[in-house]
Amino acid sequence: MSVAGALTRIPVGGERPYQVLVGRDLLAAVPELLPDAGRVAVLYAPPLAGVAAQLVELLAAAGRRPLPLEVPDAEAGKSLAVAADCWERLGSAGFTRGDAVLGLGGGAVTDLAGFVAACWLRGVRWAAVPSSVLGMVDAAVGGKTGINTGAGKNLVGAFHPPAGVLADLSLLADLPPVELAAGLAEVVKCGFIADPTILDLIEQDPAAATDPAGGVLRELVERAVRVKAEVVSGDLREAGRREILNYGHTLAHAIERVEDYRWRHGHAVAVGLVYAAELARLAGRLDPATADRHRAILTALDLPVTYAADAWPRLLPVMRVDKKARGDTLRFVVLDGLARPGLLAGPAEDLLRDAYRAVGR
Ligand SMILES: NC(=O)c1ccc[n+]([C@@H]2O[C@H](COP(=O)([O-])OP(=O)(O)OC[C@H]3O[C@@H](n4cnc5c(N)ncnc54)[C@H](O)[C@@H]3O)[C@@H](O)[C@H]2O)c1
Ligand SMILES: O=C(O)C(=O)C[C@@H](O)[C@H](O)[C@H](O)COP(=O)(O)O
Ligand SMILES: [Zn+2]
Repeated sequence: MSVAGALTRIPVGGERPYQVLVGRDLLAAVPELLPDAGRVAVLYAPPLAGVAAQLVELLAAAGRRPLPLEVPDAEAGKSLAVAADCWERLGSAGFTRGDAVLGLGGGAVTDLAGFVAACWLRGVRWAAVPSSVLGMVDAAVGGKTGINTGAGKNLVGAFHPPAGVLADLSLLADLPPVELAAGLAEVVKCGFIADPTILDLIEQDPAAATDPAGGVLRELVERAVRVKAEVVSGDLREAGRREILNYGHTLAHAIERVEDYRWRHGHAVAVGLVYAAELARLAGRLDPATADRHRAILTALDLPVTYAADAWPRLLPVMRVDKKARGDTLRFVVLDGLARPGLLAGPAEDLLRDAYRAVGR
């Protein structure tokens, strides 16, 4: 592969194995993500228009036939109307099963791109060039694709793994700091469920953790990708162990829905992590020091750890449509200790509300 500088390849296993490439100045390798594709639809949102233009040029120079498709930014793009518009545009361009989709952007665009690819002709190849920390460590990896609906976050989607993921850390130079920190909420999640070295690295130097040019952030990105890759390699369809990646997400997705998807996912996850830790502590499963460590580390990254105290009656019904629920039984990922994730099924409503007091402001 013709790329400059150190390149890390992280394998993701399963029926259709692929690699996550992590490094700097990697864009020249993009055509190799989709070998033999004829047309390539490049989905991107306006903030990435300049990078999209570069990719279109690179793809054309490599003999592909790129079709740039601009979509609305952030969660506004993760809608059925936007997906339907993409399908119409693929149809007008005559996209066949020999063609492919490329998602360039944050997690919202890569979720949409994967979903568009999963449904077009019942599934065509796609690849991802994530441009946010969150996209690199989480959204672009693992094959969960989807959109939001009025009923809830990501309730419509498909498991459709990418053919490859290219995480070019150079793109993070333009990522607003607030977005960079939001992505670290998912990195912290990986630290608590599987790789405590992540937590040590952030605690030692939170400023280094948020420096897009630094080596600490690169190590955090690679460690989090390895956690995700290991989990999804063995359980693509979330039949069991993959649920641990949903740590903090039961409350997080409810907050996002109640906010009409105007809250950042990473911010909602930060609050959700503190909530899940408190739930485990109150249930007698997690020691107070590890529970408190959640709030401390997220606060050190300037992430929110509270949400409106009076929102509880609106949040609980939304939590009931969480994908981990079974019938009337809510199921939460909790910790039984550091890097010891487990499940809490059917907690009493009093316990759920009492835990919310820890985040209610
Ligand atoms: N599929 C999964 O497994 C998975 C995992 C985690 C999160 N997600 C989803 O990912 C989404 C959140 O992703 P996100 O945090 O990246 O948010 P996002 O995609 O909304 O991006 C945040 C903002 O940063 C901008 N941006 C991204 N990269 C940039 C860059 N390099 N330079 C300048 N601006 C840039 C975007 O255009 C957007 O305005 C949510 O929809 C969430 O549900 C999916
Ligand atoms: O990959 C997974 O599995 C995750 O749960 C990762 C989460 O960070 C991510 O937000 C995911 O989109 C949530 O999945 P959902 O099935 O609860 O929508
Ligand atoms: Zn998430």
